[in-house]
Amino acid sequence: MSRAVIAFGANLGDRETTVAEAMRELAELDGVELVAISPVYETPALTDAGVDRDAPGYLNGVVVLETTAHTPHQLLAALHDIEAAHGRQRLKHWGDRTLDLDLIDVDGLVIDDTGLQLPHPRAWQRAFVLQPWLDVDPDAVIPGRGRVADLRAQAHDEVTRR
Ligand SMILES: Nc1ncnc2c1ncn2[C@@H]1O[C@H](COP(=O)(O)OP(=O)(O)OP(=O)(O)O)[C@@H](O)[C@H]1O
Ligand SMILES: Nc1nc2c(c(=O)[nH]1)N=C(CO)CN2
Repeated sequence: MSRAVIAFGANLGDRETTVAEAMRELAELDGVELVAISPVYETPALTDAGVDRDAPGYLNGVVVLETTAHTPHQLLAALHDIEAAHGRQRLKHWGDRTLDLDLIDVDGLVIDDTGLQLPHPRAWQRAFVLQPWLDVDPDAVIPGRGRVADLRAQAHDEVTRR
């Protein structure tokens, strides 16, 4: 069995409904059980040019799941399928999106493939990932980076609990 931390983000469309449906679709995957869903945070869009307060804001959070049926690569493929089912388009780097599901951590594994890097290479500096992760797992650690609690204290992007 593997335990995975997945971050969700949505800033287009009916964000609440999209996130709720995505949680249900994750729970319905074969061999998957949801262990925890974090509180949801409202966050300003971070773009290539920095924080963009004119762009629609994001809902962000994390979900922890256990799977008896997926390798990390299979899990990422399942996340991409769910994103696609919610109309996710990849038009612009760090552009607006209906749904983003990132694989943040799987059992503390370190993987560096072209299609999959674990831990997620930017999670350690994103309060919009670290804060909800901390909420559901105060003892979490990112391999090579340290304790999520310490990383959260150093991350300065804005997160507002809903
Ligand atoms: N741990 C991971 N989680 C999600 N995608 C990953 C991961 N490692 C590598 N990738 C790859 O990154 C590519 C880009 O993913 P995506 O479009 O979701 O990026 P993004 O969400 O816009 O930006 P960021 O990666 O900074 O969160 C995907 O094709 C995916 O294969
Ligand atoms: N606030 C916020 N900004 C982002 C987010 C996100 O989830 N929340 N995701 C991005 C690429 O993954 C780029 N910018």
